[in-house]
Amino acid sequence: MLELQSVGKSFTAKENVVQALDDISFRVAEGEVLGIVGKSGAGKSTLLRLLSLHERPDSGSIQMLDESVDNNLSQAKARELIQQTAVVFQGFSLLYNCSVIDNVALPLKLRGVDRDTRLEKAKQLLSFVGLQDKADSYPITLSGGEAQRVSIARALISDPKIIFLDEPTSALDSKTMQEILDLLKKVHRSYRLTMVIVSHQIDVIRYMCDRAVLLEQGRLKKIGAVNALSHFQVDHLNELWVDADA
Ligand SMILES: Nc1ncnc2c1ncn2[C@@H]1O[C@H](COP(=O)(O)OP(=O)(O)OP(=O)(O)O)[C@@H](O)[C@H]1O
Repeated sequence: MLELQSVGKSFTAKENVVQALDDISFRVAEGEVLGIVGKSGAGKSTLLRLLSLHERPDSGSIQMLDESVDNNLSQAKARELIQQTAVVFQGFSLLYNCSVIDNVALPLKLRGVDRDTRLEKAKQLLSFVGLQDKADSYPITLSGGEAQRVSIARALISDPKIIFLDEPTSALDSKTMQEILDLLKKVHRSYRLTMVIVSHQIDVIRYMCDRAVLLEQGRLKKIGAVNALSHFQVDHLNELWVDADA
């Protein structure tokens, strides 16, 4: 489904080179829910941008849905791959001048799907995420949890095979966080998607994921089953994570 081989990525800022990721290799199986954890600056978001094809690695290779993602990948092929994925962000990324239903339908609009078809599908998805009554509301009137439900519905509308989630609950209080996690579990159960979740909240990773990758200063420190994570503090994660099969 998704495989990285010795992936590296660096950035140059004010003449300093930052090695954001170095020699990262792992595989995500079809239908798996994989977590990415690590302290601030460990390289989690960079890794998610590479996996979601929003950036290319400097070195190594990425294999996605049986395609090699490298600098020879045509724009058209890259677009085709990106269209089989979706990203859910911490900040929801909704268009504030569009109604909720138009936000959900947007990916289909961008693909030229006719209005009736896309609104019908958006309506079904709003019902799936429990927001059927909010179709004509505007994002400004939504709570954080509702806004995240809208962005999850929007992610699902193009029938992606993989969903990438970047800190999907860190802007939410604990009750709302649990509701969103339960919705994401329902998404996984209903759609049998592959999911990759970046979070600094270890309890989120434990609740959602089969396995997790621990990054430390751009390197893959560990990969293993989340039931081998015995505590919730990311600061001590490395010491607390019992070695598990990769
Ligand atoms: N566009 C960029 N230009 C320069 N440096 C960057 C860029 N993107 C990331 N970095 C650097 O790469 C490193 C990894 O950043 P990244 O955002 O991936 O970490 P993170 O684990 O997601 O952190 P956080 O949890 O704080 O979001 C950091 O040192 C960061 O400053």
